[in-house]
Amino acid sequence: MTPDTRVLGIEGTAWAASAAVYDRATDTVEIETEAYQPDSGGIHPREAAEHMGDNSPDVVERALAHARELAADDPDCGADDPPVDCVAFSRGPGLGPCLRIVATAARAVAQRLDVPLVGVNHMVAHLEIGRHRSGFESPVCLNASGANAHVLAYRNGRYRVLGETMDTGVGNAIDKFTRHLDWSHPGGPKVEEAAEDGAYHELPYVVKGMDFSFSGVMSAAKDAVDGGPASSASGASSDPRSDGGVPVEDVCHGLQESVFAMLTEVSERALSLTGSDELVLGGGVGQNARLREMLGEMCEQRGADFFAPEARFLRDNAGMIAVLGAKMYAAGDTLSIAESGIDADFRPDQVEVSWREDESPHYRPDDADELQGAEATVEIDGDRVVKHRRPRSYRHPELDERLRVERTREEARLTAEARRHGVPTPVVLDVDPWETRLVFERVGDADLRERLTEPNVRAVGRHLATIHEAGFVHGDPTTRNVRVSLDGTDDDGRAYLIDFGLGYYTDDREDYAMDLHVLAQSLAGTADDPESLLAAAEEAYSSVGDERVLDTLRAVEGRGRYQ
Ligand SMILES: C[C@@H](O)[C@H](NC(=O)OP(=O)(O)OC[C@H]1O[C@@H](n2cnc3c(N)ncnc32)[C@H](O)[C@@H]1O)C(=O)O
Ligand SMILES: Nc1ncnc2c1ncn2[C@@H]1O[C@H](COP(=O)(O)OP(=O)(O)OP(=O)(O)O)[C@@H](O)[C@H]1O
Ligand SMILES: [Fe+2]
Repeated sequence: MTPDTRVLGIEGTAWAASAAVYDRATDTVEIETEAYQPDSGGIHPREAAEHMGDNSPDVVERALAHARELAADDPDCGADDPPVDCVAFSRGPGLGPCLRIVATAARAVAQRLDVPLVGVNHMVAHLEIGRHRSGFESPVCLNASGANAHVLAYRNGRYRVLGETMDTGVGNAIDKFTRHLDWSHPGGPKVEEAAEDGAYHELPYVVKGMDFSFSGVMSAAKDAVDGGPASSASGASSDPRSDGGVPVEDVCHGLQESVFAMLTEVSERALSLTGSDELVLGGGVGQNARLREMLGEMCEQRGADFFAPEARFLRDNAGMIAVLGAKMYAAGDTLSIAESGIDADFRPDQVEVSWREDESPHYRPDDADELQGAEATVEIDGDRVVKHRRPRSYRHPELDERLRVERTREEARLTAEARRHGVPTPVVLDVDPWETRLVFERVGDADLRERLTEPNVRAVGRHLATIHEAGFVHGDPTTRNVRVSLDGTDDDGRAYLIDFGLGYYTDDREDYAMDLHVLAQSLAGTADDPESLLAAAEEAYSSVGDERVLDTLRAVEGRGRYQ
């Protein structure tokens, strides 16, 4: 890239008709945005598209005016040269009618200026802007936006989705709740404000490995304000009003505590799995101060660095499109007009990352005597390990205590239960749920992520099938939660399953499929050839268990690919 590269970015996936100019020489970004505000309800795709049509030309001209000013001061830019070197636009994901209008505008400007087009994935732009502004090398990225919620990490040329929502995006979930209250769109900032005056009200908390879902929390929140069934069943800590409903500020407070603690927990799991000590936040919900506070506190506790860009780069904006566009342009990653179609379902892990060196991951070597997992400290004491779930101060103390006690109890119970069914697990030597402390036999020589062989992965497939046949799930079968031997001669692949804290009894095939989905995501995050390893695990699974679970897995994965 020549140092004086200037890029015009254009964004319009949902609500922000936005254009920006990025000036690489000074590393500055000028953003021009016109926001669409629905009169009632949520975003109407047709109205949003009209908004793009009405406002895109104007924001583009305003951004180009900035570009011309910069060009005028640039001695390398002649009077007849275009004021920008390329035009970058959001190709997706987003609302189809909006994307089409914005792509048409981008093509027209690129042709008029006679410069190349760059097609940017909006979700990758949300995370790259944080990486760019922080200067972090290889962070874990949490995207908390309206239509999405992902935890991602870069590996082998792609951003891998380590965890994501199993239903709606986080902002949309909050906005749906506020529509129920008849509050105007967007609801996120209003919930944040109301929560400040509220007391904690307990709501469901749903984390499966590094995936999570919001539907249960949201329906319980609606029931709570309405005085419906969940408000009394959940052990509500605030007094229901005389009309039966929990005060709305309390529900907002509880909602933020549950939802943001879920996002913080999965971010911590991703840090633990990848061995990274850097986290960046992206997306409109990142404007929420409580979410940033929890993430910052979690990172501080585990000695990681946290970065959130300023608000103008968190919410949808063309600045992030221009900045990533500049990196793609420098890598020669441009599009012809014929190739420049939009993709409303464009996933971040579909993007072939052209602009990053292929850094290999470097796991922080685990300290021999004390290991820091995602939620516990594990001390090695000869042939025993002592696992202690430390309080996580970012979580509300009531929620924190409940989770730690429940998980400790379940871990002891299911570790022993799996063993009874012939699955290698450590012997449980002692358990103290109230102290959230467990003592296990020490097993294996290394975590599976350090020895990702087919026999080992096949063993995991068989063991998961065995526990599913026995009626329970592991809940978090990642490559860090399997211990293997290092002698490598064992064709059977003796693999011990550990860390059953997220396990539970269930006869729902979908829960079994989720175990395999968590395994698949963690393979994607830690293996060089995740596909062949996963195929081996699935084959071994079907040799022991119910093949229909694999069909359900395809359905679950399809559902993860929401817009
Ligand atoms: C595909 C694309 O169009 C989409 N964009 C998007 O959702 O806009 P974004 O600007 O990233 O996020 C908007 C969401 O961010 C929420 N939000 C804004 N301020 C908030 C706050 N202070 N607290 C919580 N949520 C907030 C809004 O309620 C809304 O749901 C996406 O990135 O998923
Ligand atoms: N019984 C055991 N024998 C040998 N090593 C163990 C044992 N239990 C735990 N470890 C080691 O400690 C690490 C963390 O343990 P564990 O997964 O139980 O804790 P955690 O905090 O829940 O971690 P995470 O959520 O990251 O999986 C494991 O990855 C493993 O290396
Ligand atoms: Fe967005």
